[in-house]
Amino acid sequence: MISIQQVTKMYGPKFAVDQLSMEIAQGEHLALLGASGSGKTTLLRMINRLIEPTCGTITINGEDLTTQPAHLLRRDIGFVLQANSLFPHYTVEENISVVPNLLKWDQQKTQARVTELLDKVHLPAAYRNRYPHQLSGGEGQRVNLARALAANPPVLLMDEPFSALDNITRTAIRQLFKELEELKSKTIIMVTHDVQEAFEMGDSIALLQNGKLLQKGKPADLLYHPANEAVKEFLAGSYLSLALAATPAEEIWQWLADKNNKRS
Ligand SMILES: Nc1ncnc2c1ncn2[C@@H]1O[C@H](COP(=O)(O)OP(=O)(O)OP(=O)(O)O)[C@@H](O)[C@H]1O
Repeated sequence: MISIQQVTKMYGPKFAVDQLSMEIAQGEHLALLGASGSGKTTLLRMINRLIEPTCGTITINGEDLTTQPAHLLRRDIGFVLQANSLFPHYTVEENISVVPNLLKWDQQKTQARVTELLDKVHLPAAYRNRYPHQLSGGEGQRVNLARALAANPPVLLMDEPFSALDNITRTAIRQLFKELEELKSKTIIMVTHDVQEAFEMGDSIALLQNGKLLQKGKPADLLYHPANEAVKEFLAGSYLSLALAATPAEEIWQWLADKNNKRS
C-alpha cells in the first residue's frame, strides 16, 4: 500500500502540491486526473523520488521512501513516460534489459524475459534488434511498457503514457494495457489530463486542482457523488459519456427495463 501523508512541494513561493494526503491500495489502478499545472506529474515523481517533497511523508508498505537509496527504490517501481523516452542508442532488447542488467540477471534469463515481453506486448521477436527511431509511436510505447515491466516491479507509475499517440494507436495501446495479465495485479498510478481516459483506465480516480486533492474515489463516486462543486464542474462537460463509461452495461439494461415497466 502507498500512503501519501500531508505532502507538499513548493517551487519558490508556489505550491505545486499542497498538503496532499491519500492512500493507494495494493493492486489499485489509480488515474491522477487534473488540468494542466494541477500537480499530477510532481506528485507522481515524488513517489519514485525523482522529486523530493518539501514536507510530508510517502510510505510504501509502511516504509518511508527516504529510508532507502533512491536508485534501489526505483528498481521496484516501473516508470512509463510519454512516447520517445527510450534510450536512442540502445536496441529494443538493450532498452528492455536495462533494469535486469542493473540487477545482474544472467544473460539467458534476460534474453528469455525480452522474448516473453515482446510477445506479451504484441511485437515481433525480430524487433529486439531495432533501434527506437525504427519504431512507430505505438511500437515505441509497447517497448516502453515492456521496459518498465522487465523486472516485474509491483508498482508502475505512468506519466501521460498515451498522450503523444494518434487516436487509433492510442485506442489500441489502451486496450493492450487493459488486457495485459501482468498488469492486473500491479499497483498502477497513471497521470492523465483526459477525463475519458481516466474513466476508462482507472478503477479509481484522484482529481487534483491547484496541488490539492479534490476527491479520490471510484469513477461512479466522482460522477454521482461529487465531493464539491469543483468536482462537479470539472466533469460537467463530459457527463453523459462518462456516465456510460462508469456504469456497467447490466445496470443500464436494468435501468431501461425499469423505465419500460413504469411506462406500461
Ligand atoms: N521545476 C519546476 N520549477 C518551478 N515550477 C515548477 C516546476 N515543476 C513544476 N512546476 C510548477 O508546479 C505546478 C505543477 O506542475 P506539474 O507539472 O506537476 O502539473 P501537471 O498537473 O502535471 O501539469 P501538466 O498536465 O501540464 O503536465 C505548475 O504550476 C508548474 O508550473
